[in-house]
Formats: sequence, C-alpha cells, structure tokens
Amino acid sequence: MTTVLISGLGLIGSSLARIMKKSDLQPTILGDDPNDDTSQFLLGQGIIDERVTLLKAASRADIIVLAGPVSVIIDQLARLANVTLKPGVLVTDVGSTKTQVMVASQPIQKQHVGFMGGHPMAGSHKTGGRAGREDLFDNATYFIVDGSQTTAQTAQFKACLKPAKLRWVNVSAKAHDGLVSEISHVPHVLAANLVNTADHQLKHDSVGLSAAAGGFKSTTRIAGSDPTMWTAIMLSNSEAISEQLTTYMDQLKQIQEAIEAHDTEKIYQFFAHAKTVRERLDQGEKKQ
Ligand SMILES: NC(=O)C1=CN([C@@H]2O[C@H](COP(=O)(O)OP(=O)(O)OC[C@H]3O[C@@H](n4cnc5c(N)ncnc54)[C@H](O)[C@@H]3O)[C@@H](O)[C@H]2O)C=CC1
Ligand SMILES: O=C(O)C(=O)Cc1ccc(O)cc1
Repeated sequence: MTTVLISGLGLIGSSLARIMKKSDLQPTILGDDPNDDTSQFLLGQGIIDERVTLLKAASRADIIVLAGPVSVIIDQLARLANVTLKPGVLVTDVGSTKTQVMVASQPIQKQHVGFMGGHPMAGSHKTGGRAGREDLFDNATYFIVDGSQTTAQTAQFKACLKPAKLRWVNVSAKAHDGLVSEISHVPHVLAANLVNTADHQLKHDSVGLSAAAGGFKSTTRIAGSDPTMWTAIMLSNSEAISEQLTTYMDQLKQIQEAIEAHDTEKIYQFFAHAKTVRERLDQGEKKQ
C-alpha cells in the first residue's frame, strides 16, 4: 500500500488527493494543513485518511507532495533536510515557479532523496480544499523538472494521477519559469491591473463597472485569485515577469501609436493576428 503525504490541502493539494483516491493504487493519504475547516472537511469526505503535520509524519510517506504557496514550499524543503525520510521516498511539489524550488531542494537531493519539481497547468481563481475537484486537471499539461528522482519514482507518481489523463512535459526550471511567466504570471498581473485601473478611473461614475459585459468579466476572471499565492509567485519569478512586462509595455505603446495615427491596417493586423492565434488555442483544446 502506497502512503502519500500532501502538505497544503487547498485547491491543488485536495484535487490531487481526490484524483489519487480514484487511481488503481488507492493510496493512503496523510494530509497536513493548518486550516482546521479544510482538514475536517476532507477527513469527513474520506479524501484524506488522517490529519498529520509534515515533519512528524514525513518518515511514514512513500510520496510527499508539497502543495502550499511557493514561499511555504521553499521553507518546507529546507526543513525536510533535517528529518529522516523513508528510503526510496519521492518528494515533489506543485508550485507555480521552479527555479527557486529546485535550488531549495538541493539539501535533500544531496542526501540522496528523490526530488522532482512539478507544476500542473490547470487550476482556477478559487482557493481552498472545498473548491478542489477530481476533474480539475483532466487532460491538462503537467510540467516535470527533473531532480534526483528515479524512473520508478516518476512512474509511481504518474500512476497515482492516472485518472486525470495528464500530458506530462519535461522542462528545465529556467525554461519553465520563462514560459509560465508569459502564459500565466504576466496575464495575472494584467488582469489585476485592468480591474484596478477601471476601478480607479470609474470611481465617480454612478454606473461604472456594474455595466461590464462578458468580455471584461472573462478577461479579468483570474483577478479574483488569491493575493497571498500571487504575491509569492511574483517574488519567486520576478526577473522573467519584469522582463516580459517591459516587452508588453513596448507592444502596448505600438498599438497606442497606431490608434492615435488612425493606422487602419496596423490596428486590423493587431486584432486579426490575435484572433487567429486565439482560435488555434481553442482548436487544440477540442482535439484533446
Ligand atoms: N491555484 C491554481 O490554479 C494553481 C496553483 N498552483 C500552485 O499550487 C500551490 C497551492 O495553490 P492552491 O491550492 O491554489 O492554493 P490554496 O490557497 O487553495 O491552498 C493552499 C493551502 O496551503 C495551506 N498552507 C498554508 N501554509 C501552510 C503550511 N505552512 N503548511 C501546510 N499547508 C499550508 C493553506 O492553508 C491552504 O489550504 C501554490 O504553490 C500555487 O502556486 C499550481 C497550479 C495551479
Ligand atoms: O485560473 C486559471 O485559469 C489559471 O490560470 C490557474 C492557474 C494558476 C496558477 C498556475 O500556476 C497554473 C494555473
């Protein structure tokens, strides 16, 4: 019987637990989270089998999944270097950034513990264990950054998540952080900025944001995400995010100039290119 310890039983940790419970391995799941409501709820639902604390229960686990905010994952990796783990244990994480996590995992890797960086590319703006779902990651990409894990450990982890039919993609930590900055971190900055700017500009307008149609709402859905989690991500991937924001501002300036100059062709091409790329994204989703 496989024992999995999940630390951080929020949206992602509890979704992983739900999926693992559906897998053929049917692991025993030990759950660690300071939130009493979340922990009691998941125990009551049979999604976790036992409430534990990470450092006390770490030695019982075959797989340890760190699923708290990135700053917490980094701190836990340092602490795990001071406890005795089961021989053959796999430690992995789900954090949205990978360079700092891989650096923080060095002490346990040096102790010959199998460590693998991980990041499921699915989720939502919702938080907490009650919001988790067993279909949250269905057909999604799951990034793996190789550390000291063995092939057998990777295979066992993948087997635990088999019901989600994930697309596993191996990537370096640097390439990962550059890519997710572009497709996830910068978009979250922009969504929050759209909301904050509109709120500021319209503060004396009696109708204001209440008139927003679906376009504003769908563009800014992710502005409803958890500020604690996103602060940790910004601090952990600041270089790539800052660099890409500079590019973004240059592009914005160009379209601003085209609009001011009434450059019909440039404005048309701007929207036509975006429409083609966006439609291709939907086609890809339909094929999966
Ligand atoms: N929300 C999303 O869509 C995605 C998030 N991620 C990453 O997954 C991780 C978790 O995110 P969510 O589940 O969305 O957040 P969440 O806010 O739903 O859950 C985080 C959980 O961690 C717990 N926690 C906080 N400090 C802790 C500690 N010291 N020890 C143990 N547990 C602790 C909280 O009580 C909470 O239950 C983050 O690192 C995030 O970057 C990755 C993919 C998607
Ligand atoms: O809500 C959404 O659509 C997201 O983009 C979820 C998300 C948040 C953080 C990640 O690291 C990956 C996915």
